[in-house]
Amino acid sequence: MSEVIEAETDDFDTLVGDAAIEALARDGYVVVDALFTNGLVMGLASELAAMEASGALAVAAVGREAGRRQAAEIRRAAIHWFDGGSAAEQRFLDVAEKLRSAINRRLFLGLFDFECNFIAYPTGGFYGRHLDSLSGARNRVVSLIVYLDADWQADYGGILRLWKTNEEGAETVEIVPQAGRIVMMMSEEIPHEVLPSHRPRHAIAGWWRVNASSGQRLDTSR
Ligand SMILES: O=C(O)CCC(=O)C(=O)O
Ligand SMILES: [Fe+2]
Repeated sequence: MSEVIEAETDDFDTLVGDAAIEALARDGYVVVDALFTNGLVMGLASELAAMEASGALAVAAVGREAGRRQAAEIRRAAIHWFDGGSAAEQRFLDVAEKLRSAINRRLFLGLFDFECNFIAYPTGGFYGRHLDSLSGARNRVVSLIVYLDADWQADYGGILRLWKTNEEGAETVEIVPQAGRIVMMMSEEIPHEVLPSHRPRHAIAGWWRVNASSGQRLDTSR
């Protein structure tokens, strides 16, 4: 990995502002550690564990609207879309909102709203190579991934591999999904995959979107 930026908690204007967002603009992705407090990461992890235990997660699909399908050969994971209904979700959304305004302030992307889901990969779970922005619809612009598993070791698998560009032969970067680590990337530019995980693996993935509504057609989330 080229660079992991160590943030101080909630330090958006200095570290995240100047280093991480610049790296995101320059490289198309950035890895930031310690932006979220341990307490928040643990709160989100235990909320996801409770959802798993109560059967609240749904098998993850790929694609959107007409192209949407469950494709076990591409992705094996279960998800739950945020409803903002818990204190941990609210705190997460507050951090995401600060990031959104910091990114807009520096990169003028006009990020407009945010959608996100909890993801639980079972043992053997994975997500094949993909781009997060779907079929050229310029709606998902920046992706945010946050990892929730404490003490993750590289030999547990579940590595996030990303390609520095969407061109043939592009260099790859491998990111260990450590608790509290976040990855931001340009949704239309950075292909990525989750390698098979040898343990249950937990994350949150979210996307800042621009308002792609046109005419009478409302651009709904998901
Ligand atoms: O779990 C991860 O590391 C990445 C998830 C992802 O790429 C996605 O949900 O689009
Ligand atoms: Fe993705």
